[in-house]
Amino acid sequence: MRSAKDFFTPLAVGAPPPITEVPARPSRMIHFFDPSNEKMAAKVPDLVGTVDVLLGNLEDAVKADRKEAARLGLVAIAKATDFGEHTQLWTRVNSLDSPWVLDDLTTLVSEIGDRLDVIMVPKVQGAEDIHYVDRLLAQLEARAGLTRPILVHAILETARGMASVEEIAGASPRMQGISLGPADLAADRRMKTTRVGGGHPGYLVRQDPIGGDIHGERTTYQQDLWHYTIARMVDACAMHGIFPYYGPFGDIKDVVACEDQFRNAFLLGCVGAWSLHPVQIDIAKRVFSPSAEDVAHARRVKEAMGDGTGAVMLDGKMEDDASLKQCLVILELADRLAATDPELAELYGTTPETH
Ligand SMILES: CC(C)(COP(=O)(O)OP(=O)(O)OC[C@H]1O[C@@H](n2cnc3c(N)ncnc32)[C@H](O)[C@@H]1OP(=O)(O)O)[C@@H](O)C(=O)NCCC(=O)NCCSC(=O)C[C@H](O)C(=O)O
Ligand SMILES: [Mg+2]
Repeated sequence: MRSAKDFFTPLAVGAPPPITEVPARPSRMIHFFDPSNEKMAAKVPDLVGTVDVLLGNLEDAVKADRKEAARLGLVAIAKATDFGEHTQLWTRVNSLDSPWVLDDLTTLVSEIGDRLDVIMVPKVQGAEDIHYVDRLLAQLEARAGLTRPILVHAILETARGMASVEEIAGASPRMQGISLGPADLAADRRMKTTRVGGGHPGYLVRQDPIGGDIHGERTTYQQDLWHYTIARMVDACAMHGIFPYYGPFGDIKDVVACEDQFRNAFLLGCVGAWSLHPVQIDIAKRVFSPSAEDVAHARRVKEAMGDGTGAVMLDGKMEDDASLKQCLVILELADRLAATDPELAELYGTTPETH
């Protein structure tokens, strides 16, 4: 671990200075596309402005014999596309033990480093993986003459990564956030599921027997397989001032359960999720933007709390310093989203004086 006084020193001569605060740009949906898939790649220009993040995926879901095509496809797309002010360009490179990652990093930083906002690193095991990427990126940025650092996002998809999540979150000033990778994590943990995210009907609690009759009718309640993992990831991210995300929901057709999974993550503190298919974009936008009712309520609490101390009654409920702080989280998010999304600004009735 670097000493605190060295933490914000560039890791290579000529590399851009590290940032001291991660920019809180909207990233409600990280939309995955395969740059080697011509049909998907052709849709990128139309997606600009409709998604917060476009991510050119080079790792899993790209066939081994298409890895190079995906890398070069992403370079071509990044050079040819104007991403505007409100859509970020991210990539997910191959895992650090793969034969492709070195070429992924060297090619992307050299060719399109000035356009890439964030590099997602899969299967991160511990802080040492982030330290490796951190130094390599600094060297490549210096060589490419980049003036701003590319940020790093880790995917939590191994048991060891999970056990080290706090160290990973604080491993570098480049750390932008962490996503849950439920499919790889389930496999690594030897969970007995076969899905990409979401729940499982077998993971449940059952009502106690009524009148001692264990064979009688008893209600069951499906439980959230990911509660512990997401909650711990959220704590690690909050502790280090970076952003937590739910990852993929593989049942593309089940838009209802997708929305539930995304909302659970939103309520627990996540700022976004991955969209794997166009149908998931609006779900993420809806879920990860606070509702007009929540914003209106938060404003009322703020108003009622005056200088922010003490306790008041509002609609029969006690509000105090701590409930106000929660309301301020909602208002800050609403302000940030309204600043880039005129529809939300109208929905929230946002004006410069509103907050
Ligand atoms: C899931 C898919 C394979 C489905 O593709 P497809 O069968 O083509 O779906 P549709 O016929 O419904 O598609 C309709 C049109 O939309 C286009 N399309 C589909 N997906 C995308 C997209 N992501 N971006 C842009 N456009 C898209 C299709 O081309 C169709 O176009 P047209 O014919 O002109 O109408 C596919 O959606 C897909 O491959 N999605 C991405 C999958 C992915 O990235 N997976 C990796 C992330 S999840 C993961 O890695 C697990 C994680 O790491 C963990 O461990 O948990
Ligand atoms: Mg994975």
